[in-house]
Amino acid sequence: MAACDYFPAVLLPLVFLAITGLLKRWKTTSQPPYPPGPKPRFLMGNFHDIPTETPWITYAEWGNRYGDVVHAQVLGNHIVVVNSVNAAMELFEKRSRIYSDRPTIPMVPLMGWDFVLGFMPHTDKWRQSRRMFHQHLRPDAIVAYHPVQLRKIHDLLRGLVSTPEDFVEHTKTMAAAIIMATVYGYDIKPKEDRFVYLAEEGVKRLTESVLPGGFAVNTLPFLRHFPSWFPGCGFHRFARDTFELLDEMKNAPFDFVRQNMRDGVGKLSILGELLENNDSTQGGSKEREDMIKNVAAGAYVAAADTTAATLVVFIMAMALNPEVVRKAQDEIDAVVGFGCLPKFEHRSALPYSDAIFREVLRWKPIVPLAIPHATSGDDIYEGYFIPKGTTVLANMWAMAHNESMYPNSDKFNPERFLNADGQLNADDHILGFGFGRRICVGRHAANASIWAAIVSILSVFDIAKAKDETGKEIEVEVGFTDGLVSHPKPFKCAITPRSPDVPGQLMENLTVV
Ligand code: HEM
Repeated sequence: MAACDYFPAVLLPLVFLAITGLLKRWKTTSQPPYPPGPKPRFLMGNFHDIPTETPWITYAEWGNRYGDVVHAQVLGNHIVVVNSVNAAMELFEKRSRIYSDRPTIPMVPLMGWDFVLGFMPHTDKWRQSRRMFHQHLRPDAIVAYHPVQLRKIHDLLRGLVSTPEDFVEHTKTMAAAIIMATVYGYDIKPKEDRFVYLAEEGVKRLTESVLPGGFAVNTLPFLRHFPSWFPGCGFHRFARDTFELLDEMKNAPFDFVRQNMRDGVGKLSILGELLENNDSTQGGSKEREDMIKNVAAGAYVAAADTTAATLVVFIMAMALNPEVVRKAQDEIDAVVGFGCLPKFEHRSALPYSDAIFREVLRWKPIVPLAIPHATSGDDIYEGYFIPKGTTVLANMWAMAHNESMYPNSDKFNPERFLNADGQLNADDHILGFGFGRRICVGRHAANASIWAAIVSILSVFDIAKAKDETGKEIEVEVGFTDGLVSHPKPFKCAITPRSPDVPGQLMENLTVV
């Protein structure tokens, strides 16, 4: 959409902003200063300084110039970027009462996406929904899902045997299959699955519309009161269509589980358990049933894309680091045995593989700025004023690439998580899962799926750079997309079975868990 389309809708409010900006400035002269940051311009603030490409890198540079906590202002809205672990612990953990809200993104409720836990404000409804998630995703609860995770990972291995070049698609299918099976007890079809289509399309629309520049209404919220024929207000139609899509996305798998419960069939599933509990202890409360439906639908959004993107980062890192592949395979062969598949029971005896897992999430955190937090009250940090309603970004990329904590931080090096005796060191806080009360509630499930996929893939396959027709290695371009979830840009690599017997073995033995 051209910027001039917004013009009529933008002019009047800018005048309004100018007046309120002046009033605010007059009111705040007695307050402590905002944290340091790039100098704002009159009226537009730092509008032109906010990067649209790899913002986490620009914000890290701001961190080097201005300090761990950087302030910017866009059209009167405050943004604070937190660039160090210490500041993140102080604000998100110790002051979690203030730093656990989420900013309102106008397109989210307009499309009907506000049922998702990650976007909910810090309210009682969020607390109840989070409790439901936690009940089924805490470390002791997820053990029940290990067999399903392994089953879907073994499907991934089969996919890699038949069409290794489609590794990105296979990781996506695996991630979708695990979440659909655990949440709904539903086994997705290998291709063109309706439930997966609905969820993917919904997530795509969500990602498109929350990005800066996605829709004018996100920057100028009053536009939501303007009719859809008004220039710049085409978002109304997009929001209506998405609303209908989400309705089907929530209801179709829910009806599937309800029907299974009525027929007395179906497998262990998070939704099934939550509904059974609701029916038996809450008298089948409709309000709670709706909350359960929302929790289930929200899980896909948070789980599928993140898990798949992380596995592709792992494959990229392996293609670039053959010595890491070899070391991991030596460890797996010694503990599990060549030709056998690892299980969760082997994990404690495979520290090097666990170090790879930690390093994958450090090297490239795929949600580099976490989900934006917001302050629900005014605060003073080290003498600087952070007002209520500030959007607070945790720059996890900057933290994971802090040279004093992780020297030579661009290098993929699992050894940084090992002691001299080869055992895992104490650095087990995975920064990529965020902070405080809003820390990723699915992190234990993600940890299990990703670790198991890593060791399973390495036990069966070699991963290396691909070669062209002349036998020359094709370089792996290390690049990442922008957006809430940042995916590796397309690259080529060679994923080949370690032994000619493997494909046959895989086909025969893999379902045994
Ligand atoms: C590698 C995989 C994953 C990564 C890197 C990841 C990362 C994150 C991050 C950075 C946040 C925001 C934390 C913050 O605001 O400080 C988050 C929130 C969340 N994640 Fe994950 N996640 C992953 C997998 C999962 C899975 C498998 C699930 C569910 C089964 C899940 C469920 C959630 C939910 C529900 C939230 C919102 C929490 C809230 O706002 O209270 N995530 N995740």
